[in-house]
Amino acid sequence: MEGEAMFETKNAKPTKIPLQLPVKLDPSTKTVLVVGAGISGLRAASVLKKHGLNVVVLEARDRIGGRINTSRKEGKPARDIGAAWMHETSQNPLVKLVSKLGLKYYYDDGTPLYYTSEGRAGSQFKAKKVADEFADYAEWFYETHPNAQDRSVDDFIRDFTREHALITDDERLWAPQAVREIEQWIGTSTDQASSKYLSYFVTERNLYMKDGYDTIVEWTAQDIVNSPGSIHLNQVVKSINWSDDPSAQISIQCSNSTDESSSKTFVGDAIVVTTPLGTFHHNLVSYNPPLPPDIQSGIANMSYGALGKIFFEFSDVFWSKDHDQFIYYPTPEDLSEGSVASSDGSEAPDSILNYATVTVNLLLVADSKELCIQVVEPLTQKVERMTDKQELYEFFEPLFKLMRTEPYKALPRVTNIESTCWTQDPFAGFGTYSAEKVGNNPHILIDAVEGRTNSKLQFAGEHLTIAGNGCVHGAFATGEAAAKRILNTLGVEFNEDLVVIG
Ligand SMILES: Cc1cc2nc3c(=O)[nH]c(=O)nc-3n(C[C@H](O)[C@H](O)[C@H](O)COP(=O)(O)OP(=O)(O)OC[C@H]3O[C@@H](n4cnc5c(N)ncnc54)[C@H](O)[C@@H]3O)c2cc1C
Repeated sequence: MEGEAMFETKNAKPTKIPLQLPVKLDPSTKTVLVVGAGISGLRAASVLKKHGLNVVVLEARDRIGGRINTSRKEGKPARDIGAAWMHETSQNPLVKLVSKLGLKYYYDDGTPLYYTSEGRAGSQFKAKKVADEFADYAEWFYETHPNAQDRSVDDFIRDFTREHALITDDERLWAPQAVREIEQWIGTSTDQASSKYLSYFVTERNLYMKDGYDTIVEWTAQDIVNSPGSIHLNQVVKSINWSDDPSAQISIQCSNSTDESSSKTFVGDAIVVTTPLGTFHHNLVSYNPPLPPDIQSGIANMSYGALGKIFFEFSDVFWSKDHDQFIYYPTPEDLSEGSVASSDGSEAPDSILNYATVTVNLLLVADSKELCIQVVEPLTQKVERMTDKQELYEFFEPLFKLMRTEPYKALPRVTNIESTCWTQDPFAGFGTYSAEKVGNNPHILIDAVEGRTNSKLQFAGEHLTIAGNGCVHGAFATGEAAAKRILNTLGVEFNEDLVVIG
């Protein structure tokens, strides 16, 4: 009976008169452009597709997945050059996919082994407990003093340890080094990181994706890749003409990454932009009209970090087989003798032992005779510029020497080296993920984006969430949220049942 009313007239049979109900939008008449085929773009596209809209995904690279990139070589375990772990596993909805898809995993939450330049410091490093206590204090401090000025983690922990009456001198010296373990998670150094927005991963468990993270990309992308014409690879979006006028169309100009001279224009009714934060900082895409002021201000108030990974495969295992991770803390400045000047006045060459590193034992984690060393900016940029494998090996060799369980033995042969190059990559925004540095305020951008409930220009990506920020599951959630805002703008009802994960 929907759309009809019954009227009775005297001595007459009831007559059917059509009611003037609002015309329901046919979703298949609408096209949404999605810029970027990373996890957020793919999730946005999939949600929109499941609601019946046409979706056109434009991706600059020749592959999907963005900052999820699994390197697969015959006979070798999957190696994740980008994201490798599911974080916040107790709340992370993507964890459901691990059992649903029957994926192999490893919780690498065993006690790490700690090292200093003096050698193995064992698995008890009391200064680390002081660092943990500092993180707890910093969280409490900004909760109870919300207007207090932001300070770098480095500055704040030095004051904290100076004023702490109940710790030893050694702990006072080493706690600022121990706190640097978090650099690997936040993607930036503690002398730049904000203590106000410090994300300190003390209690959460992390799940390593042994089968490769691209399994999650494939699951997310299945509707899109199975729909001919929905994904266009090698399309570098250069400019976006947008308008919130309901009758206006949105158009974007792309150049082909394999042939700069060839360009294409794509047209749609709405758009979701998912390019990394760093692409905005470098103005790699132009907007006409320019981005709204609140978005511009939000972008200026957020920073971008750089985590690098270097994989070294050896002919034999020379490191401890009992620990998931090896954490190296450089000597505190107060103890180091400073840079040694040579007789010609030049400084001694930089050494890996001047930096905090977290090395993942891929023997336990991925059944491979490999170590994955993780570094952060500014070291990431330096290492990612090293193209010569011999140079790379020599730079990291002092760390390997420290990690030997039998220090008198020569190191075994290196059989393979692979290094990341995110900081050289414009499509990654010359970095890896968003990071809160001193003085930043992530809420400006997030509030501006979430407030666009009725706009044809939407944004998604790891930088647009507080929960899961910088992570795959955070990016995934922002893709879904952007799709919901598009549905709202176009007048299509969101149906939760269409998009369940588990
Ligand atoms: C080294 C490294 C380690 C990480 N480790 C983890 C981890 O262990 N766990 C975790 O949860 N997260 C991790 N992350 C973060 C995680 O990978 C990201 O948060 C997430 O993948 C980001 O997804 P996204 O969709 O926001 O962006 P992206 O994946 O970057 O997608 C954006 C897409 O836009 C495309 N693009 C860019 N510019 C243009 C253009 N002009 N035109 C068209 N397309 C364009 C890009 O090619 C890309 O495909 C890591 C990241 C890196 C780099």
